[in-house]
Amino acid sequence: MKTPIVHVAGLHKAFGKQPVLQGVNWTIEPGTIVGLLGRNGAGKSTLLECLLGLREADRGACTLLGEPVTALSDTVRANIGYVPQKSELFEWMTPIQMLDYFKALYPRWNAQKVTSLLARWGFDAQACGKPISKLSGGEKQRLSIIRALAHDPALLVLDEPVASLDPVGRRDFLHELVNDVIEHDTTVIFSTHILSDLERVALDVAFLQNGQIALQGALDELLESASRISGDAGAIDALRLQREVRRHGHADGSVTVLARLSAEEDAQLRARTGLKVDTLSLEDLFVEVTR
Ligand SMILES: Nc1ncnc2c1ncn2[C@@H]1O[C@H](COP(=O)(O)OP(=O)(O)OP(=O)(O)O)[C@@H](O)[C@H]1O
Repeated sequence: MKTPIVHVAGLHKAFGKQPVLQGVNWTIEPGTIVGLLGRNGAGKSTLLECLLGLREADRGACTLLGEPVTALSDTVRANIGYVPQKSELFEWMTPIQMLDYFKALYPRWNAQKVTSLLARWGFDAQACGKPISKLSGGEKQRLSIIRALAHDPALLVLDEPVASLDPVGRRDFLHELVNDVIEHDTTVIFSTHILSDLERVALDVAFLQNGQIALQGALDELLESASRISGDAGAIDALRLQREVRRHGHADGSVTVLARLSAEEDAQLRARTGLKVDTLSLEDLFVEVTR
């Protein structure tokens, strides 16, 4: 078995009295693209920061490429790329000066890739010569992504990387991401609210809800197996579903359950009277898991 590229066990983090992460367990295998989903304030940024060792957790353990995040070697550090939600670039430098600065820090800097990305992502001579403080939000985000991709990291963590990109920028970025995964076997974790983007690139998804990973798996398998079953409480209880994910009671005594079903189970339930079984889109799934 391959060493997981990310392994998080029992991670807890509170801000004052507000618990945010409440026992996150999460394992990510190399070479996958994982979309991290959750409502605003669910703790996605906090989780990404803790797993990268940028924020101290209260309890729990994280390893990256087999090393504890609290004691990473320089080799592992050089294999990680991160684009935070709000990039802190060196605003007084020009894009070229900033990239040159980082080039000196990374032994595996891919200058050819940087030149090609700058050209393709609209950084002409004029944009390359401006102080970063004068770039637009989307241009800064692109620059931050170029910086994170430049050293061909084995693990790339992106916190809402496309929030300020226009549709063309988003398409170019997603294309680059997929290429990188194919060419360099990069593992990518990215949080986003744009579900259509996720459906285009993510192989796996993980939902963060109530401080834990409430549901994770291969996106196509989840979409194939997740169903919403509604009926009266007695009828739902009698089903004894093996892979129930969420359950909600309603004022009229009826119950809705989100469960993963095999094709056989799905057919059996659909044949019963008094039950309503719905197939879910990714958006429906998001609503049901994070309700
Ligand atoms: N430094 C901090 N001090 C106090 N509370 C914080 C801090 N950082 C985050 N929080 C709180 O922790 C919770 C989780 O925040 P976080 O930014 O991790 O959520 P998120 O899922 O990334 O949200 P979004 O989708 O809106 O970006 C929020 O309620 C937030 O207010």
